[in-house]
Amino acid sequence: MVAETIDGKAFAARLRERVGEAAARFEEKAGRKAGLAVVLVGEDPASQVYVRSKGKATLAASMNSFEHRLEADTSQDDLLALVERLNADDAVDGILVQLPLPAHIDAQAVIAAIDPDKDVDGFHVTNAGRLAVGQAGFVPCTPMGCMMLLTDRLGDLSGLDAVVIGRSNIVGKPMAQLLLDANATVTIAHSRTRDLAAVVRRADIVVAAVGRAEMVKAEWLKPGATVIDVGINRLPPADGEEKGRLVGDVDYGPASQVASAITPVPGGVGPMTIAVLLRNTLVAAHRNAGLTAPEGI
Ligand SMILES: NC(=O)C1=CN([C@@H]2O[C@H](COP(=O)(O)OP(=O)(O)OC[C@H]3O[C@@H](n4cnc5c(N)ncnc54)[C@H](OP(=O)(O)O)[C@@H]3O)[C@@H](O)[C@H]2O)C=CC1
Ligand SMILES: Nc1nc(=O)c2c([nH]1)NC[C@@H]1CN(c3ccc(C(=O)N[C@@H](CCC(=O)O)C(=O)O)cc3)C=[N+]21
Ligand SMILES: [Mg+2]
Repeated sequence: MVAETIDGKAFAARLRERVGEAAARFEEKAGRKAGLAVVLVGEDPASQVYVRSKGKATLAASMNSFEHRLEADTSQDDLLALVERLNADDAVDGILVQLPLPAHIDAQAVIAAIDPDKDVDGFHVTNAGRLAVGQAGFVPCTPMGCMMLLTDRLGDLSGLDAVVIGRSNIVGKPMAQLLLDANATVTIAHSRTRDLAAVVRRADIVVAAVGRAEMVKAEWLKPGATVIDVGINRLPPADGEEKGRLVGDVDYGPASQVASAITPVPGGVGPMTIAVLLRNTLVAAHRNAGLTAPEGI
């Protein structure tokens, strides 16, 4: 079998297009653009790439992008003060504080300071709680993007066996929650899981969110499985390369001979994350302006 490639980049481009059109209608009704504030602390080069591409996508979708780049030695108090200013700023509908933060800053305290109704990342405990009990709130962008790709590909997920590898608050746990809400039978695997290969072998759906390059092997997969690779790992540069290749958590080449569909890295989940972020920001903007958010975006 040769798997179909799930083209997250193209799917995300269509989603951004719809969000951009809805953002233009929002601007007409509200008399202002929707706005996303992105806060980056320190000089982590990978983070800077994300921030830049988020900024570009935001502008292209007819929204304002407010970028705040702070020195790596910024104090937690100064960062909290900035978050408070952004909470109070009516031009700011969504706030994203790029993670990871430097070690001297308590990331949980910073996330807790964000107004839950501007928390377009869906990381605040209020939004995590809303997701856990089935109330409307902001859902983390990466798992939401994965769900869109899965339902587009598979339709109804009812009764399917899904294995999520990884249990972080930003990817694995909310991913498992969304799959459960879609009536999949969900297993969450992690670093203490015994015989990961056997656990993965049961799965109709595999979501890998580990952060280990090409860890998930083709032999682990049930033939015909649908594989969503969240991992973004930079390999060490090979001879003649300036920087190493970007690879996922799944050993893509061999896995694509066993799976029926698989997301590539790059071009899979990553672009979906940004598109959902813009969608969440537009929903936040409607709420902040007292308007009803449009259906179907
Ligand atoms: N495409 C995108 O938009 C995004 C991509 N990412 C990428 O996704 C990956 C995961 O991110 P994130 O969730 O933040 O990472 P974390 O490091 O927070 O979590 C990794 C998880 O993987 C588990 N794990 C580690 N080693 C193993 C192993 N050998 N076997 C099984 N499980 C293991 C850990 O288990 P334990 O809990 O026991 O430690 C943990 O639960 C990274 O590559 C990241 O760059 C992240 C966000 C967005
Ligand atoms: N508060 C917060 N929210 C996040 O959502 C968040 C974060 N912090 N910290 C870092 C991770 C990672 N992340 C990515 C988003 C898009 C791509 C993406 O678009 N990747 C492209 C390739 C990019 C490239 O070539 O470098 C792709 O996979 O095709 C990747 C990774 C969001 N994260
Ligand atoms: Mg996210």
